[in-house]
Amino acid sequence: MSEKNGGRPPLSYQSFLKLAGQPSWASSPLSTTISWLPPVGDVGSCEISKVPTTEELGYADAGQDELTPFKGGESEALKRLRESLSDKEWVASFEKPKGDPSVFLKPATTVLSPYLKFGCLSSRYFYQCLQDVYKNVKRHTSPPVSLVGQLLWRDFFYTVAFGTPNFDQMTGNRICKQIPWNSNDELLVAWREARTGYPWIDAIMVQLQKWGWMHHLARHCVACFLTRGDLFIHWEKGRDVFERLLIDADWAINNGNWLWLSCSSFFYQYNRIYSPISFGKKYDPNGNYIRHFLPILKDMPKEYIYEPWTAPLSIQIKANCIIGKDYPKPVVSHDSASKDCRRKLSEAYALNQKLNGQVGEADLKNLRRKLEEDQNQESTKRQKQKLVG
Ligand SMILES: Cc1cc2nc3c(=O)[nH]c(=O)nc-3n(C[C@H](O)[C@H](O)[C@H](O)COP(=O)(O)OP(=O)(O)OC[C@H]3O[C@@H](n4cnc5c(N)ncnc54)[C@H](O)[C@@H]3O)c2cc1C
Repeated sequence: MSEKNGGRPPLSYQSFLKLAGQPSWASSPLSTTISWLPPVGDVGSCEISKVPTTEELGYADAGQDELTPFKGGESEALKRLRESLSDKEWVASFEKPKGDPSVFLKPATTVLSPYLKFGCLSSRYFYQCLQDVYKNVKRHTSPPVSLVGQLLWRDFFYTVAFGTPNFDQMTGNRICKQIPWNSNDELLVAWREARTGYPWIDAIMVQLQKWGWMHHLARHCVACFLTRGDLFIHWEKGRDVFERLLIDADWAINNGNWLWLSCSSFFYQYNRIYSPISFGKKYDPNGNYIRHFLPILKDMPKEYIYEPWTAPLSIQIKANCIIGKDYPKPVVSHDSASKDCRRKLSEAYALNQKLNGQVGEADLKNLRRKLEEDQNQESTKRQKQKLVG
């Protein structure tokens, strides 16, 4: 594909679609029976070792009370595929990013990603089954929003990742904007361990820890919050957390989506920030998702469930949840943090443009210093205004 594009991978989904065309095998049905198994071949001096246990991989958590509801294996993958595709109307009208990220008992998307990642499900087979459904319905959605469109996003990220040196880092990655992200371990740990004080964000991070899977838009919210929305922490740090905890963790897709969500590549509208309060509320005003994954808030009245720090103390006592003791206060104020992030990104974008993408370590250091000075000046000004007022 890169050859068709002058040696470089296409950087937009639409140009990827144009170059990809239809798969050559699309019209010939794939066999679902295995006719032979490839021989193991010469393994040289390598020993074939045992499959390591989860403890050996460092994942054991004896205290975990809720495990992922998604069972592994090919039979489970095929069962899930059949169930997802049995509702032809649902398949035909599938439209992302529509869909409710807060629905967890029956998720709004297929949850086939872990099976694709581990090779329990063939993406070609999935594609062909979708084409079979489309043939039998009057109308269906199209890429990028359709289900086939989702599979093509996967291939889009594989193609760009393959053709981009240093795709998984900011430095030396020619498609990645150079941004002076902060490094703040305390905030990073609060995010990772679901202690940001924003119930919508924390509930998603608990779902990640317990289930290893969250809806696409939920991933958007927590990735935006960590990077360009609130905490201004490097996307590589968030990528590492996802890499370790997602059951569908996939090198190309994970890095690609973190580049996207942090406005480092592919998507550049950094003024569009997900609110950690109103976004989830739109889908789930009662906060059922929060109540499930953060049971400490289960008795908080719905008026306060997305902003429990605003609840009067009497309500907090009645709900058995004192903010600042049983559940944290917000680690940042969203209004001022998001404003600050926008300002920093605007300056970083201007620098990238001025230097034509050739931003070096020293340039980033200077910009970081300037941003800090501006921030100090701003807070001195605010303090003075307060004193005068
Ligand atoms: C920050 C962030 C990190 C992510 N990391 C991963 C990851 O490590 N592994 C992973 O598989 N997906 C990742 N995604 C993409 C997406 O969220 C998941 O693929 C999707 O939620 C999986 O659920 P599903 O199988 O029900 O998807 P469906 O909507 O049912 O889609 C079917 C399949 O299409 C593919 N797909 C869907 N959305 C995307 C997308 N945006 N990019 C690439 N392929 C897509 C997946 O293989 C998915 O299984 C990430 C998204 C974000 C925002």
